[in-house]
Amino acid sequence: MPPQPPAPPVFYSFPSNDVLVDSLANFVVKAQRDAVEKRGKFTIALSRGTLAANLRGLVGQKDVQWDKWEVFFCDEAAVPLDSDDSNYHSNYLSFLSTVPIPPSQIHTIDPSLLDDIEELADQYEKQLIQHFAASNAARYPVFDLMLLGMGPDGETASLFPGHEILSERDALPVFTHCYRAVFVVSGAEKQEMLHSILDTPETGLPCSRVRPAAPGLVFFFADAEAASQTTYPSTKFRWIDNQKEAEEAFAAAQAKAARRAAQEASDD
Ligand SMILES: O=C1O[C@H](COP(=O)(O)O)[C@@H](O)[C@H](O)[C@H]1O
Repeated sequence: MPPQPPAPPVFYSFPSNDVLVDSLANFVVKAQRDAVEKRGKFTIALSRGTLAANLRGLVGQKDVQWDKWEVFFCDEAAVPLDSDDSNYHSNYLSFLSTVPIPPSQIHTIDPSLLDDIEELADQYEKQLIQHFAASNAARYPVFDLMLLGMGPDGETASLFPGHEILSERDALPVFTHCYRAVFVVSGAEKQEMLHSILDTPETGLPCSRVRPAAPGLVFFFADAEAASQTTYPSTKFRWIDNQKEAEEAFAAAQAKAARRAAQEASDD
């Protein structure tokens, strides 16, 4: 059978950042439940930036099985773990320090290897292999959930537009081999970029290139300010479990947007 094309992105637009935060918490809990039922643990990768603050809705949630979480980082700087540039550190301050994930299940770089970057990267790769080789036969780690941000130039996880790393064999595929990738985008300063990423994906900016292969799915969670210039049809927030549901949600959202446009044209 020929490989299935990736599912269309599912775009959720929320009236406020608080509603986004609650919905994101609800989504993460469902992704965790699905992963634990199917694979016995929940592998999640976190990005730097505003993402961690948007995870605050998870604090105190009763259905979270923190002892099943295995936390990795989508990208990391080769800096001490208490540096302002550390992805781990920014997530620790705003999120990880507030929840009871066993420290041995939070997978950081080894700061004792900072003077040997190759060794540091090899050691992190070994941690990934240890966790994923047994459960996935795939060549790449297959995360249950990758939480991503959107940088000002359309970059994500330090994958910058035009950078040679994007054409390297192993960079993007980790992002296109996960079960679920979720972009979390908030604030007016993201308006234009979100519009480009979703409405003109053919431009090929890094965020537009995160299209997980089947059965993977990609979601965009945006607040009203970030979503205000985007015309890509938004779906009312609900759990979407598979590719077929993502396609149906997109088709329904597209049909609704077309009906609204026709109505507006006839009102004029
Ligand atoms: O450039 C980047 O920015 C994004 C978004 O950061 P935010 O603070 O505006 O949320 C970040 O997720 C990504 O790791 C980084 O490469």
